Amino acid sequence: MAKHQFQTEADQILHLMTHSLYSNKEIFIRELVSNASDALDKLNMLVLTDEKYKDVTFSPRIDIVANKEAKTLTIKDSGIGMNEEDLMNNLGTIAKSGTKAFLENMTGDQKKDSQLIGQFGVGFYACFMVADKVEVTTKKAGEDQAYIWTSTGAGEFEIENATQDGHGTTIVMHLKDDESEFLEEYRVESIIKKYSNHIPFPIFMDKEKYIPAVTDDEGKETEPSKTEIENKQINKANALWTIAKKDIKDEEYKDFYSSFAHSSEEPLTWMHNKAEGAIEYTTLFYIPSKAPMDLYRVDYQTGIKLYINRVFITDDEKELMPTYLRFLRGVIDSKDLPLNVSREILQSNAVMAKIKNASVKKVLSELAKMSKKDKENYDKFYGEFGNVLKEGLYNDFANREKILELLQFNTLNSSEKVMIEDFVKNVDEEKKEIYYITGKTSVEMLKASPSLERFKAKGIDVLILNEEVDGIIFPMVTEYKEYKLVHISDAKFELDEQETKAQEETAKTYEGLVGQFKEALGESVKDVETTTDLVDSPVKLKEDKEDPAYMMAQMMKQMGQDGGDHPAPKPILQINPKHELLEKLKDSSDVNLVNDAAHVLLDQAKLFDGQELDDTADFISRLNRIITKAI
Ligand SMILES: Nc1ncnc2c1ncn2[C@@H]1O[C@H](COP(=O)(O)OP(=O)(O)OP(=O)(O)O)[C@@H](O)[C@H]1O
Repeated sequence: MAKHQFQTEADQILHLMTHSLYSNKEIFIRELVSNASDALDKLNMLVLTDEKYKDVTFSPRIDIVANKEAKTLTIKDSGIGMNEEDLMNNLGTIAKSGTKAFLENMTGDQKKDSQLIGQFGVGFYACFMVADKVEVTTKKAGEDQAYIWTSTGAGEFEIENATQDGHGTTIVMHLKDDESEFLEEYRVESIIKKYSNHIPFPIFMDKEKYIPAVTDDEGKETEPSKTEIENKQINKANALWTIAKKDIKDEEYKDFYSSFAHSSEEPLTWMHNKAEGAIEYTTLFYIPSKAPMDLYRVDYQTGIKLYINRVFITDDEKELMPTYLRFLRGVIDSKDLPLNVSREILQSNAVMAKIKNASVKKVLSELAKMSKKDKENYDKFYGEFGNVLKEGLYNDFANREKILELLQFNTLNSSEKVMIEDFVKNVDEEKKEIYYITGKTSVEMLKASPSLERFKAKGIDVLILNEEVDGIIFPMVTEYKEYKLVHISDAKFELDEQETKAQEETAKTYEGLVGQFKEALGESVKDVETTTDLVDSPVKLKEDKEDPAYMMAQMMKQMGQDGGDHPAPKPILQINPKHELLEKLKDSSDVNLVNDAAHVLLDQAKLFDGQELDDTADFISRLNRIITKAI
């Protein structure tokens, strides 16, 4: 007998399962049946593709046995099974990335936390919500030795040699005293129907069958009524995606999603598509109603399973769909791929590439339809996944236009979100320029930015992009159809001759003040200049895009890094010559006041851009000096 300690995180999860999670316990059946189905999938593929398994018989089935006397519930499968090493690795000692993520995401809210079980691949442990002892007897296909894994879910488990006919896994759960509902045939059957009706393998269970009394012609009972036990298949076991759309009810789609995505939440929508022609394939994609917890983790779990003619191939291939559609859950099934397809082959396979391209187009066009016909659902989708979708702008060049058309934008002139197709209706048809502003602050703050004053004065609408990813992505998106996307700082409005002359004259009258500002600010700015862009604000900052430090900072940003040791680019301080404050400063002979004002105005412009001040104490003392003078 060999005793082993659970790895720390597994132990923590088990503790939670046994002591804290009481909501929605029934999902332990979904999790174990789903593991059994996965084990059958794996064996199916090996038998078809691997010489080593050519003598193994594949007769897929899952059996459920409820024993009321012994108070045990048993789930048995004829799948791949596990050897000693698999048992050690899978059920207890090796830390899986999901285990840690699960613990990090626990909220203390029963309902939410029990929904996490399926998401993080800690499904097996769910049986300890209802059982105080679990025995897993298993034999790996193609091997001779069987093993039994036993645990009470507290601290340690044991592995011993065992005997078993044939390959597969049998899990016996000794139910806790108050969990006897899971021994009731109708209860178990209804859970299976709810979560596992459409797994592609049959699930059998003993069912009591009532046989009425037999009577003769005079009504005299010749044989009393009795109950017989009948072993019956209780799920439909048809791979749902293979059924014609018109024959599937919404409820069936939802139930399949529940078992497929291990989710108790309904999907937001689904897209079922059968392509016939040069390449035949079926896809069934679901959009979840909530973003999975690992959506922004690098080691996120993919949601797409690849089947080849109903044989499961992989659910661990991130290349099946582009990463910006990683929120999709579902199936791709094609007859036209070779069964013994390896990861390398898959990635360079022309058929797979075609299926992928067509599927992406289909998903994008379905989303476009939804954005027009079912705005309420689309808004929900966008709230959860809009930022992920945006990533497609830089990693799916071919579909960039379509992705742009799916985005919802805040704009300067609108209180509602606007789609780009509507936005361009108001763009100047001669200039054909779409202006945008980016910044890591609130939409309101951005809308109030001094840099937008000239746009406001001219009534030009501007896209307001305030998500962190926007500042990285949009500089790379240079056009939409015949329109150019232009950052507001690059927008050029031609001045007529008279205006140019007036501007030059004003600049001349400000030469003195500009000189004083430059001297006062020294190394903190690249330059000081007058501008015609401002209306209400006294100052704003402008980035010098030719500055190597600026280019370096942009490059680092695009690589997802901060500037590190590189010097930060210095801004240009632009002043508004029409603003009363500057007009007065221009005529002031108080050198100290002009000096303080230069610093306070620079800091004020930085604050407006959402930046932090280098020296807050200095800002406050200068401001206080100015106020004191004014009183
Ligand atoms: N019936 C089974 N037959 C063969 N292997 C199994 C069986 N049940 C569990 N396993 C193995 O144990 C591992 C752990 O199972 P667990 O349910 O905790 O997570 P998972 O199945 O990997 O994740 P998910 O629940 O997200 O599919 C499985 O990946 C599988 O390798």
